[in-house]
Amino acid sequence: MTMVIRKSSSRAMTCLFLYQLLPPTRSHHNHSFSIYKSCRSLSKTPSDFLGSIWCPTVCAAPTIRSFSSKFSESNTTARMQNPESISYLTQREAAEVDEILMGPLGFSVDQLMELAGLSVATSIAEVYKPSEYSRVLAICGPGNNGGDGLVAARHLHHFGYKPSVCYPKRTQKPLYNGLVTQLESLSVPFLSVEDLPVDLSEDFDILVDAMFGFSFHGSPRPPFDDLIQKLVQLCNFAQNHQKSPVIVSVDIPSGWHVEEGDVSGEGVKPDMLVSLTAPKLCAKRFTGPHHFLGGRFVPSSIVDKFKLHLPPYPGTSMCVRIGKPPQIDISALRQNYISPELLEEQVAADPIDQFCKWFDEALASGLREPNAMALSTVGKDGKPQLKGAQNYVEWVGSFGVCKKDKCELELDKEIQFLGLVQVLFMLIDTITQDLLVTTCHVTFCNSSSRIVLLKGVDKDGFVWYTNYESQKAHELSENPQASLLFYWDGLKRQAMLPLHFRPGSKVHIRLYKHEVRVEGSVQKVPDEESEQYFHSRPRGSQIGAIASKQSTIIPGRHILHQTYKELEGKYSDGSLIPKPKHWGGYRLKPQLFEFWQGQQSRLHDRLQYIPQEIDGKLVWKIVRLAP
Ligand SMILES: NC(=O)C1=CN([C@@H]2O[C@H](COP(=O)(O)OP(=O)(O)OC[C@H]3O[C@@H](n4cnc5c(N)ncnc54)[C@H](OP(=O)(O)O)[C@@H]3O)[C@@H](O)[C@H]2O)[C@@H](O)CC1
Ligand SMILES: [K+]
Repeated sequence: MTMVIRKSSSRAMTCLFLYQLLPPTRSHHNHSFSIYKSCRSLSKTPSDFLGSIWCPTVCAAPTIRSFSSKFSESNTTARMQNPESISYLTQREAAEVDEILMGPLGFSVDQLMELAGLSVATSIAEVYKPSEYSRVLAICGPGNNGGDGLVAARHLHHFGYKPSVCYPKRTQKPLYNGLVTQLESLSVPFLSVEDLPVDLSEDFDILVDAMFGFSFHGSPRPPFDDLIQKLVQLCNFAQNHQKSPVIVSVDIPSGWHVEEGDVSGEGVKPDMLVSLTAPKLCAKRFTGPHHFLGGRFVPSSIVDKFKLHLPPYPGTSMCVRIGKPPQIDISALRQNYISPELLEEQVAADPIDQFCKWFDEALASGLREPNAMALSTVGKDGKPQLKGAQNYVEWVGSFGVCKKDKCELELDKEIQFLGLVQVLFMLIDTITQDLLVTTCHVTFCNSSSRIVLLKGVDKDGFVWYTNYESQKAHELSENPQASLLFYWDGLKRQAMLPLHFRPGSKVHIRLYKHEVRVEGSVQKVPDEESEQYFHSRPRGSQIGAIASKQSTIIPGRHILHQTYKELEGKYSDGSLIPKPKHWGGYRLKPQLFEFWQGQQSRLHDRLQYIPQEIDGKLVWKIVRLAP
């Protein structure tokens, strides 16, 4: 086996990460590997490196992907939009849109403000989770921009944040008085400028800048000049400190020229800008990570009149992202789990009972589709090792030399496998060019995985239904061993109530995470069982099962619709839809269970159930694995 790698110019030892998906052949001599990533030069001994080999970031290196924002954004609510292709309004146009909306188009200011404030709150919630960014200060100005801030504060309260409001120049109009009363009735604190701490970074996680919008002109007058300066100082503070509050500007970063932007270069630099109705020209100068558009009320007459190009709002969302979400390194994503310990003596003796207990908890936590499970299968050449062994082998050796501009690694054994090979690292003495240590991690992965839905579980095993001509069915016919994986994140567990629990006292809810892996052999369920389940499904799903020749290549989606429509017509009289022969269930008979529970500092619980026969009876032995 030959490994071709790029040579480092460093004279110290070099650690390299490589990987390659081997082509599906059975002969494995002289395969070449391509480099995935080379990391910085290191001058440690080989054993130092071996000590760190199983670090998860190292293992994850070949599959690094980019994820968006400070937390991953919910499904489709914030789509990427190209900022080049959208419209920006002048100050005059913004005011004109305002006049038309509230004149001939019949809107009231209250309505627009409510929708604008809701958009601001939902944009914030898209990016900054209340669990991390709960303490919000909305600084509200004297005009409608300030009104948007008051509305946003109310919605944020209902979303689970803890807002406070600084509203130094109150407008004495029924609309604004009403907004203040609403917040007061929710016990949202109002802070005067004097009440504000000198350093806002101590007390707040999010600062909503709702001082001025598109009617701002000239230079800010007191007290807003000082308030804007507080935000500017925070931007400077943020450059030198890890954690500082984020600034969210409503429509215009306050103090910026509505068209020219931050002319002096010394103004507020918000992390998020929520443009309302349509972005104003100054938004072109916004360089922060999160630009959203809100105010989902623009009718087509306005769009046509002002030739607006605005991104479409996804689904029922009140906001849409403009531009790409910032990219972060997946290896930096880290979550600390806190759960009560999972102890051997507390779990059920029978793993099916334990599974059902956790499944019920997942259901009670309101998780969507807790019956969704990853089903992994292998073809006939796969060699999955059941009974506790993981589905990979590892070998470490000292072999090979580094030649001129490539390194060759001779493996001393013939290996028969198909799948993924990761070379976790190799050490090269760049003076002698010797390969000192190479560690490879081989996954027998002509396996394939997909999500299926669990449709039944009992002492006989786990049942799901599918197409008997699909890839998984093909693999199961060649090799009936399979693995199921359940992943239940965000389970809620309530603390025990104290003996003398008084209504109104607090109950702390903890979030935790479970995984269950089940391995075993798979058989088709009896046809009558499949038949019975097939007819219990909605008629649409029954027709869908006939229409789709699963895993075959089709020329386009229209074929599915066409076939579906034909079948729908055929069975429109309500007659029995016959179950296709190629559709039915499988049952996995468990041979191994692993219950995993996330714990702090990665000291997770892992309990395995291994079947043993004692006096002719099946007994499950429970063992604990190091995390
Ligand atoms: N489609 C839409 O149109 C929608 C608009 N919406 C929202 O309305 C916003 C526009 O609101 P707006 O017109 O009330 O003006 P805004 O910018 O809040 O401030 C005006 C106040 O600031 C004052 N002020 C001005 N300059 C100042 C200075 N240098 N220093 C100190 N004060 C200064 C000014 O006082 P004046 O100078 O007039 O005495 C006045 O009191 C818009 O950006 C968006 O957020 C959404 O709610 C719904 C849909
Ligand atoms: K603003």
